[in-house]
Amino acid sequence: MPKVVLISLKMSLDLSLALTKICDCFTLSNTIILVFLSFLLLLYNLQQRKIKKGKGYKNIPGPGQHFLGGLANLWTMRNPKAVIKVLEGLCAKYPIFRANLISHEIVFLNSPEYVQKLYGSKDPNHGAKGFAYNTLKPLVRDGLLLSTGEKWKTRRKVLNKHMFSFKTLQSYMKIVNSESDTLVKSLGECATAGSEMGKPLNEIVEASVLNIVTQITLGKNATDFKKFEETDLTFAEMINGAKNLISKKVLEPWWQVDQIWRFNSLSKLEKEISEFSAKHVMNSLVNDVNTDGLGIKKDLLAEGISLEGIAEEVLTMIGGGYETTVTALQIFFFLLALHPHHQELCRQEADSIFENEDLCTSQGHLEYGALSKLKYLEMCMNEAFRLLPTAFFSMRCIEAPIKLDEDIELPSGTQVAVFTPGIHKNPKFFPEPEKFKPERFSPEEIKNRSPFAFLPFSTGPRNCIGSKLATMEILSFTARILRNYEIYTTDRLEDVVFLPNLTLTPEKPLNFIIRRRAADPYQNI
Ligand code: HEM
Repeated sequence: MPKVVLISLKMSLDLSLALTKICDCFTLSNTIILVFLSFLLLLYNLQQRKIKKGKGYKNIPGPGQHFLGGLANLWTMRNPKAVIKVLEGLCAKYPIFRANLISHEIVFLNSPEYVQKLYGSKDPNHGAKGFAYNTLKPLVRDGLLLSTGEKWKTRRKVLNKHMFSFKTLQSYMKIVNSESDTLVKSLGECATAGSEMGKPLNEIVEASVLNIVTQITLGKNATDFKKFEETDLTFAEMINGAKNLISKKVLEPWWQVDQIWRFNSLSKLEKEISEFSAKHVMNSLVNDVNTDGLGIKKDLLAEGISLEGIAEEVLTMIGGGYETTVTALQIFFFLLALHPHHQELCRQEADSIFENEDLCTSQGHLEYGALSKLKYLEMCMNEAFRLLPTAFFSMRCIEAPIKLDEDIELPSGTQVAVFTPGIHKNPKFFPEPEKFKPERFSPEEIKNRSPFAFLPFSTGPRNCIGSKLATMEILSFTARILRNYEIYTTDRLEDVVFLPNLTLTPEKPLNFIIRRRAADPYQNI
């Protein structure tokens, strides 16, 4: 029997085993939905036969390349906990594989060389996002994250210039420092002598991260938005509501089929959130008088972008920069709590920065230049991103064929995905991949490794436009917290289940204990 067939059979068997474990989760309504989806898959399979595949495409191994296999994969997704395990298993075996899901076939690239070919490509036909991003559309509309062609190119240039240049980033330090003050104060209220925190850490961090995005885009805090009479939700509740709805569709992908979603009562909430969050942003752009020079309205209007265009970019920055940063902070604190020795080294480094008058003001506020001196903290942050990448999945739908190597060409119309943990846990680039080893990110190690082996913010022309801002937030917040507190956790990494949510999210809030430093001479910082 050909090797590829054997591999496919083996993988279908793996999936069937995963499937057997979860069969007991089925209710009648789920079964009806799945019967309906089987019908859609059947139509899809008939459609697939008509699509001309590129060179070597048929030899790409992977589960579910037939009707029943596609359905089995969907069943596997019924149990989100199994999805990460199944994908990690496939990534451990193959540099490239394909799998059928819902009504699509997805090719997963799992080697830095293949990722470089696609994500490094400057061909605009290789930049469009895959079908999974449609879940984000009600919130972020056609802003930078989802737009393509000339619109994307112009907006990327304008936003880079006005939101993420060296000078603008430097000006954000004031906001980041002020939010760090709030964070340190809130944690102080939680830090009792050794008892567990009353409020999950991510909830404390959320407010600060959301305020930073709304400050830099609209010049005001998220808490300053007045409620509309027609809805009970505050602006922050809308953004969190949108996040939860997107997560639902990601974790239960059958809701991504509009004809099914329409029957879910949450679709009304989605409409309300979509309408009123846009209304809030638009009202703010039209009515708020902003004297601080903050916000992107003036600069973007001068570049010829309409108010509607600015509103979609504000919502895109919130959609792209809020949940990602909150989860990354939570995961980073967790890994520091699990590795007290590394936490202590980061604390000593932070102390040396806070004691340097050139890098820190008398109020304990960091200068922008201080961040590049937090070298060990940055190594630990990168190692946290490697081990548990917040943005664990990215996807393209290519509009022109792409040749990956002499043997494989992907045809136009292929949905291509990268499962980031697969790349990050390749022992060829990261020996003992499950271990937390910040020294992997020393300058020498970075120099000797493919830049396409580490992708927390993706790579190439469509990488994360906000990566420097996110790094600023993470380093500033963490340095301030370590200067004041010690972070502990009662959880163990092996017991925490991470779900393939909108971001890689712990199933339950992580349990942290925050203690003031033993001898704390820095109360005011
Ligand atoms: C730890 C925090 C963050 C992580 C892990 C992260 C990760 C990513 C990744 C992986 C992508 C690429 C998606 C793809 O290839 O399809 C991306 C794109 C993007 N991110 Fe971030 N991001 C973070 C923070 C931010 C922040 C703070 C902002 C803005 C305030 C932001 C705005 C965006 C936008 C607008 C895009 C789309 C860029 C384009 O398509 O040209 N992100 N992000």
